[in-house]
Amino acid sequence: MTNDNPPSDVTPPAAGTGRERVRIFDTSLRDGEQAPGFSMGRAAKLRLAHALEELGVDVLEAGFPSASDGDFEAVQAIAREVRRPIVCGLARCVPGDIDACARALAPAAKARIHLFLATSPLHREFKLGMSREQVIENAVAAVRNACRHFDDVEFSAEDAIRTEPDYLVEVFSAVIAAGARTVNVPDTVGYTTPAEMYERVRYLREHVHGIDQAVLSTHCHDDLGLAVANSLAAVAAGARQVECTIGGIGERAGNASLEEIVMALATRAELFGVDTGIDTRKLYPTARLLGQLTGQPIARNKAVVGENAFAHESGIHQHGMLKHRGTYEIMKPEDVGFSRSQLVLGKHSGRHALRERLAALGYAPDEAQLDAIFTRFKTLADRKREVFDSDLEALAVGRDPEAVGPWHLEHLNASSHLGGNGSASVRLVHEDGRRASEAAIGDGPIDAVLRAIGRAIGHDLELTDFQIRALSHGGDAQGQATLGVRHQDRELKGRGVSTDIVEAAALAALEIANRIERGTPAVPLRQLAQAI
Ligand SMILES: CC(=O)SCCNC(=O)CCNC(=O)[C@H](O)C(C)(C)COP(=O)(O)OP(=O)(O)OC[C@H]1O[C@@H](n2cnc3c(N)ncnc32)[C@H](O)[C@@H]1OP(=O)(O)O
Ligand SMILES: CC(C)C(=O)C(=O)O
Ligand SMILES: [Mg+2]
Repeated sequence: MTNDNPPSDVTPPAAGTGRERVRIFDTSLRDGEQAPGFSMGRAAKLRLAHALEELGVDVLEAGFPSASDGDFEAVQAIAREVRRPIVCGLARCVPGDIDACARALAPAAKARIHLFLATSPLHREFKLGMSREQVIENAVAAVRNACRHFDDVEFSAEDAIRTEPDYLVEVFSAVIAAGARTVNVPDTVGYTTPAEMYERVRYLREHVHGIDQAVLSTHCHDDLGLAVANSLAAVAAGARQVECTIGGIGERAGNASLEEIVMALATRAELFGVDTGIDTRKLYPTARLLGQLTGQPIARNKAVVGENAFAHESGIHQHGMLKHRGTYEIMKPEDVGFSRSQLVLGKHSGRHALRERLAALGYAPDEAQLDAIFTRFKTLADRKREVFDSDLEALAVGRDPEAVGPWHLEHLNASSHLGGNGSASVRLVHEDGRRASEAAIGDGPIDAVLRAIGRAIGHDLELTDFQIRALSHGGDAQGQATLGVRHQDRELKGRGVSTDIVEAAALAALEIANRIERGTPAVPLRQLAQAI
C-alpha cells in the first residue's frame, strides 16, 4: 500500500539536542518471538506492541505475516491499533510473502516491509542454491515488487558479515537503486567483533552507491556475547538504525538487547554523540511485561533491567553508596524505571548498611548495641540468603528471628477452580493447645490459603507478591515459596519449603502469621537498650 505518511527523512536530528537520531528498530515480536520459549499469541503480541509504542521505538517489527495465519492476524491487529511507530513485517524475496505483508499491513498508519535474502557464499551455495547474480536479481525483483505496495522498503542481506565485502557493496547498491530506503547489515550468526563491524560499516558507507539516500542499519546476534558491542561499533561507524529486542531475546543466544544499547548511547553520549527517541523510564516495566507474557522472567543479573541492576549487598559497596551513589552506580535507577537503588542485607553486608536499615525501621542503636546486633545478624545471614526487615526487627528487640510457632499447621486443603478462584481451609494448633479452623476463597489457591490463615489468627493479610523457586530437581523436587504480605501498612515477607507448592506457600504465610503473633513491633528507641 502507498502510505499517506511518507517515511521520515534519512537521519532525522533528535529533538532538542542537535544530535543525530539513531532509530531503534524493535524486533522482539519477530526475531525475539522466533526463539524457543518466547512464542507469543496475538493478544500477547498486541499488548507488548502497545508497550513498545509507549516506550518510543521508531520501528516495530510485528511479525512474519506468511509464517502462519495467527502471525498474519497478529501483524494486522498491531497495524490497526499501533499508530505512532512504523509497523513492519518480514518477508522473503518471494511474491507470496510480499503480498501477505501488504495485506497484513494495509491498516497501518506507517508501514514498512522488511525483505531479506542471504548473501554469504555458504548460504548462497548450500541453502538457496543461487549464484551471486541470481541473488542480486531476486533481491532487486523483490524490492521493485515491494515498492508497488510500500513507500518504505528495507532490505537485509542475511549473513552479511560472512559475505564478501565488495559483493555486499554490489547487492546494496542494486537494492537502493531499486527503491530500498534502509539497508541492513545482519550479523546473523553472531560471528563478528566490534573492530570488524566498525570497519565493515565504514567500508559500506564509503563504497555503496546511493548510500546517502538510505539508512544504514545493523542487526546483531549474541552467539559470542558481542551483539551490543557490535551494534555500538556500527553506530560509531555511522549506522543510524539498530535492530534489537527487549531483554536481548531472539534466535539462539538472542539479539542485541534494546535496553543495553539505549542506555549505553545515553550514558556515554559524549562518545557516540547520538540520541534515541526511547523513554528510558519505560525500559524496566516493558522488560517485566515481556517476562510476564512469555513466562520467562528476566535474569536477576541482567544489565539495566535485572533485579540486581541497582541492588547492592556488599558492605564496602553499600558504604560507598551511602556516601555517594555515583561510587557504584553509573545510571540512575529512576531513569530506567526502577523506583530506587536497593541495599540488600545479606552475609556480605557491613555495619553502615545495617545501621541505615535499622534507622529506617525506627531503631537507633549506639555502637555497642550495633556491634551486638551485627554479630547476630552475620550468624543469621550465614544461614539465610537474604535477611528481611522482620528479621532485623526481631534482632533489634532481642528476639530469635528463626523461632517457629506459636501456631503450627495441622490441616490444609486447597483447590483451584477454572476461571481463577481458589478456596482453602486450614486448621492451626497453638502451643497453648488452642485450635483455630478457617476457610476462605481467594484469587487462586495461594491467596485463599493466606486469607484462611489470616482469619484463623484474626488479622487481615493481603498478598502482594508470590514467588516460587525449585530447590532441587525431579518428581519430588522441593519448592521454596516466598510470600510478600501487607499487614497494617507494613510489608512482611515469609518463606516456606515443601515438595508441594501450596503447602510451601502455607508455611510461608504461617511464618508471617507467627511473626505478627509474636509481635515484633517497632519498639520505642529507648527500650532498645534493655531489649538486647
Ligand atoms: C535469519 C532469520 O531470522 S530469517 C527468518 C526466519 N524465520 C522463520 O523462518 C520463521 C517463519 N518461517 C516459517 O513459518 C516457514 O519457514 C515459512 C512458512 C516461511 C516457509 O515454510 P516452507 O515453505 O515450508 O519452507 P521451509 O521453511 O521448510 O524452507 C525455507 C524455504 O524458503 C527459501 N528461502 C529462505 N530464505 C529465503 C529468502 N530470503 N527469499 C526467498 N526464499 C527464501 C528456502 O530456500 C526454502 O525454499 P524451498 O522450500 O524452495 O527449498
Ligand atoms: C531477517 C534477518 C534480518 C535476520 O533476522 C538475521 O539475519 O538475523
Ligand atoms: Mg536475526
